[in-house]
Amino acid sequence: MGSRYPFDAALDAEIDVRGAGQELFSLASARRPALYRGFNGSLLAYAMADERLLAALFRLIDVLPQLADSPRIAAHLRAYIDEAGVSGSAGWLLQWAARPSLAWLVRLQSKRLAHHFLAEESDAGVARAIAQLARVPAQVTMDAVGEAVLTETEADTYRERNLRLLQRMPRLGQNPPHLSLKLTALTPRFDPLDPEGTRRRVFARLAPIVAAAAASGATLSVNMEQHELKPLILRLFLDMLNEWPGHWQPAIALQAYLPETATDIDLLLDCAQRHGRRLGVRLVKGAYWDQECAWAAQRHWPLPVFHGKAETDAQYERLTRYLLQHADSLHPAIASHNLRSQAVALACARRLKLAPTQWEAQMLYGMAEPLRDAIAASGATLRIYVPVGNPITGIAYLIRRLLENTASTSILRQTYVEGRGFETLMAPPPATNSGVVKEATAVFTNLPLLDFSLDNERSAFQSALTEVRATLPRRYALAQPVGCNSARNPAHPDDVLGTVDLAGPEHASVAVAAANAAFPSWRDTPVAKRVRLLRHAAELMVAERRALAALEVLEAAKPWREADADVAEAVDFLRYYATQMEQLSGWHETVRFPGEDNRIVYVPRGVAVVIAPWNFPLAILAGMTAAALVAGNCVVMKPALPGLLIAHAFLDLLHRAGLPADVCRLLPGDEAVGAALVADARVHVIAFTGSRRVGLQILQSAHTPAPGQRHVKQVVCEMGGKNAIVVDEDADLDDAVTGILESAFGYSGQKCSACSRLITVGQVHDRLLARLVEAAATLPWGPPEQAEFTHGPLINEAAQKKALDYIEIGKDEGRLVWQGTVPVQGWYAPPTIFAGIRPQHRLACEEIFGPLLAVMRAPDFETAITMAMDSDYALTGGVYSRLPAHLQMAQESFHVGNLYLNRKITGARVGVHPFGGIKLSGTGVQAGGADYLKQFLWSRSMSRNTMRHGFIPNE
Ligand SMILES: NC(=O)c1ccc[n+]([C@@H]2O[C@H](COP(=O)([O-])OP(=O)(O)OC[C@H]3O[C@@H](n4cnc5c(N)ncnc54)[C@H](O)[C@@H]3O)[C@@H](O)[C@H]2O)c1
Ligand SMILES: N[C@@H](CCC=O)C(=O)O
Repeated sequence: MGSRYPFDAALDAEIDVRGAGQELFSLASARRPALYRGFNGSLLAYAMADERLLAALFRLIDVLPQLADSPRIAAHLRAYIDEAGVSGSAGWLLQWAARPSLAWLVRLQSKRLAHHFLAEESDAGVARAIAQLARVPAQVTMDAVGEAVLTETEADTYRERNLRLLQRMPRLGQNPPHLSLKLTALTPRFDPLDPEGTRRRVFARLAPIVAAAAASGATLSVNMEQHELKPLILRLFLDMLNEWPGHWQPAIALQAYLPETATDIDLLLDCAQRHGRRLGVRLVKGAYWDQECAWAAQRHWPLPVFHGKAETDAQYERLTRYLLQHADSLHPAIASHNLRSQAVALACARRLKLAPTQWEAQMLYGMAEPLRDAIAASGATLRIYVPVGNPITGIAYLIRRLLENTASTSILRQTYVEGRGFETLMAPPPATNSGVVKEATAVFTNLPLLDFSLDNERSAFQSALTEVRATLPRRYALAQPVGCNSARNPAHPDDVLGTVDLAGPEHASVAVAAANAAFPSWRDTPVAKRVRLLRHAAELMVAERRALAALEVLEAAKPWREADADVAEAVDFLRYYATQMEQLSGWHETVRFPGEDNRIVYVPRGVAVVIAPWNFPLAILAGMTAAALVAGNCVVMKPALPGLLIAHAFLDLLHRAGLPADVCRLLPGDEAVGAALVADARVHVIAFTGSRRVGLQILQSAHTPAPGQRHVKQVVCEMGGKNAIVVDEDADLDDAVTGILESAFGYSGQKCSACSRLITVGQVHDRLLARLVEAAATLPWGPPEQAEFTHGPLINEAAQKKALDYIEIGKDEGRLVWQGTVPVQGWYAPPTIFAGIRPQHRLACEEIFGPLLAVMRAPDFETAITMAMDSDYALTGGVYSRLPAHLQMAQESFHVGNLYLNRKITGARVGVHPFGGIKLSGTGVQAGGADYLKQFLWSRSMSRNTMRHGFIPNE
């Protein structure tokens, strides 16, 4: 477990635990919790018998607060029931209930359900909860629950709600008050990449809360959230102790499902001893298990939680004993609804002869009341965690509680629904301690992104920036150059990072000749060797990933996360295409055909020209180049002018990996060089990614045979986008706002996948826009070299001018609803949102490639999809909706290369989301997908007659 302190296993014998368990069980098993009784009880019992019905119920509860009227409620209910495929009498009954005239009943019932777990946020509501709990008797801690905090106003509201609770509680007999706080709700920008800034922002709102708490001696108990945020939450908690030594009582929640929690307890113990202050520790099992598992799997990060519930339960018992053993320095709050967990705490506390003031049991409002009463009767101090809010803002909380009550692994369900007996409920969890999940072995997995929540990762990246700076300015010379390009830092244009000599069309001819000469030997190099070489290059790239990303921060103005993602994507391309080539190599049988041996083989085409854009300066260049090379073609790379230092770093890496110099050459030059390469008769493949204008020119030129050309050139062509996100009336706005902002303003809108049109359906327009605008105002714009700036300048002066021109056009065409502020120095354009844009407007049709968002209105969902499709481009598209029929309609009719439902529309990952557009966005075979590599190969088939005089040997 990594803790310095040994656990005293003899603190309570199993016999004591069983004794305490028996005492609680005999009181608690006599009746059922209120949730499982009455109409709600029958409904839940019904739902628990059928997982699909349960899921349908959760989905309805999730969306209900967004549904404005009865027909919509009925439509959603019907859709969820249909999708769940509930049949028989239950299906019939539910279909009957899913009618507008009964929508009031649905609302009423879910309100009742909500109030079962939440106290209403009014004097009367809070008083009712306190009075009800006083009869138990139990103390309370109150928690202002709500939706995600995305705006400063929402964070202000959260602060005010907490201040009101601190005033309200003593008046209602809770003196001193006890409050549970979510630090992430005190700022819309809680970012581990910016710990200092986050601290400033959180502390600014925390100061009055702590002052009010100190005035009444209140406890402020900090909630723990997802694992990625834990280091920062813990650090802020410790900082709170230094900053405000006054008379408030500090406490924090720790999660037993994290294997490292014992070490965190040690940290708190040290701190308590240093400050001479008892610190509260609320020990929970952990509420985000599914999410942690999914996130870890998606990012290929180590699983931060125990794999099995039994391991969590076992660690919970160990940590309970550990905390109680240190009740002189810490104030343990054992928060669980599990009979055995509470019995362990009770037995251990008794063995240690702890007074009821030295520790407490905690439970949630509305949960397991019989056990609650039994604990109160045992003489232990009991505190009930009371969420305060309304059913709309508290929906996420409500869903978590319902899950906890209904999951098949839920101890509440097992105890009160399935009626498991004492022996089962008290069985000790197996004391395994692996905490490790074996990952499924996949042929290809994405390179995990860096975890910037870790101190060492941030400082390693900072060091890489310093080291890369020390190598600047770089100089790349060329014999008889036609010019010279200065690489400048877009955030500080006077900062020259290097100079690169430029090639002209004559150099293009020489480069193609050299590649052509190198082709036979590269073509005949065994596939296994080419694959090995690419994999070696990927390894070098991984080893140097921070330096490469740091160079992108400086040269391409990529914020840290974006720079890291670009390098990781480049590594992915190298590995993915290497794997694909292994699968394609050799002769493959086509279809069994008696009397014939029919096979197909893929062979390299010849010289490939790779023409790349600047906006993913490593990933796109490396992706196209890797595909061409591993397939056996020789390559002439022609990157865009911005990004030449990165292109040179890539070339250097390929050569260090062992690639012969003439197999891959770099030609730094402008469009004349690109055009010369495309027109060269000796070129077989042109892999282009860039604008539509250039892409179409290339297609035309490449398909016009040059003198002496005896083959058709293959053109792989990825072009621009004018991507739309449609937001339906029932969309989850917490998700939609976050996804739209990431898609529209990530890398300052300079992604072909970026969202530049937002289409709102029906009545959602004003609500969404109000929140979007306020949330947009929280994004920090500044030099990406400083980690806290997640948004930076545009790539160059021309891009800046283009964006500024479109802002003027937007002012004529629509209504400017919001504009952010950006630094004066550097090639910035202010992020801007226009409303009132119509389909014929330039803002709705033209690719801008900057931080501009055009908002359009559609009366209904179908029209919204039609509007989204009304574009020459069809690259990415997104829909936020919770109506299955609408999601289905989008899936079938929203024809774009990459459709994203209920998530952002940028950030495709190699292999997972094959990427590329249709219509005038591209030639339609997606990068990072199974079909891509074949574009760099000819396929040849061979058919051999195997019949000899009626005899077929070896068939
Ligand atoms: N679909 C995708 O996967 C994808 C990915 C990234 C960028 N893009 C698009 O790229 C554009 C932004 O990149 P950009 O500004 O570098 O694009 P661009 O079209 O201006 O330039 C792309 C490359 O083409 C070269 N080039 C320019 N004129 C040429 C010509 N006549 N013949 C041959 N080569 C020529 C450039 O020097 C550069 O290397 C946007 O439109 C964006 O949507 C598309
Ligand atoms: N593949 C990238 C976009 C590349 C274009 O610029 C994404 O999915 O966001």
